[in-house]
Amino acid sequence: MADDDPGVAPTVESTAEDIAAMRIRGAATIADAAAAALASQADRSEAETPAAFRRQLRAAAKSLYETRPTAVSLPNALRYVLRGTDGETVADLRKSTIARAEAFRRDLDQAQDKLGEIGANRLRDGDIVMTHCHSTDALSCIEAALDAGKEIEAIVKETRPRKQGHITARQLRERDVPVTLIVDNAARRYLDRADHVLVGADSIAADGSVVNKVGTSGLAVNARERGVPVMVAAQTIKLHPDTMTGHTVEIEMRDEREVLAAEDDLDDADDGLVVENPAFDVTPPRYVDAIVTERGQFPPESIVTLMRELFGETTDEPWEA
Ligand SMILES: O=P(O)(O)OC[C@H]1O[C@H](OP(=O)(O)O)[C@H](O)[C@@H]1O
Repeated sequence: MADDDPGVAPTVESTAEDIAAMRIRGAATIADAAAAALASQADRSEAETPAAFRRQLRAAAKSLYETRPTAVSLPNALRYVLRGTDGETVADLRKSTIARAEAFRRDLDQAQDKLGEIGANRLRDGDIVMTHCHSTDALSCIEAALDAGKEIEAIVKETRPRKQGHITARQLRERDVPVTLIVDNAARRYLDRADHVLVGADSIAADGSVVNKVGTSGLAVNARERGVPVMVAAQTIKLHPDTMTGHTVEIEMRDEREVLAAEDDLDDADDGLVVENPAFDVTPPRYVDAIVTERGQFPPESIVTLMRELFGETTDEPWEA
């Protein structure tokens, strides 16, 4: 293989494409897929020297990193795997990378189960939960409550533009949860019936701000006004270490075609029309009652203590080395 050939495995390229196109989506699922892709890169690498192996692995990580900017679980997963790549020979590097990726994926599953058990403690028998978008961490809380024999109902916001609330509705119905699906604009009206708002997160900043699917912040403000507690289910891979040193979280802007379907009157008939499609927004910590992680539940303002413990004060970007 030529020296300037990055040698990125086709499976990594297809995973990167699937993440960018949101065929693979959801912060935890993206992290899992990224770790699996690095393992496959290690497995299929034809590098003949340790230096070439590492170079290819970094190139693979970089191509995955550049797919979506907001969910920090992606760089956190890449960092975790790359830091565990160790050895003096290609065979040892391959082995350690695959083992590290497998450990990451195993921990991810266990963390979600543990988080679910902790979050379920906040849900009482008979509670009605309002959800936004589709979050496997949030669903884990409801599933653990159901497993504990509690009856839970759900009011599921559709979540424009991609209507990912429909995935939540379907998965809850598979567990026989009574579900009321509503359009986003009906949320404030239905808050009067809800005992909790339960959402996931794509990133959590050091000040306890929650970056999640656009619409979360408005929902949280309305919930506060209605006296409904807001619970955020987020494994610790959603904690954004760069925010400890003042970096902000980039909000992904997606294609206008997600907003304007081809059959819409507005379509592209008007060349001057501006359509903006931010995928996420930021909910200030004062509107969040608890962040539930696999390490326990935290008031948002104290999450920085956990971040320091887990990440130290600094981070790096090993794929740029
Ligand atoms: O990790 P889990 O809890 O599954 O998902 C966390 C968050 O990821 C999703 O983003 P997107 O659909 O990838 O844009 C949603 O915003 C969801 O709340």
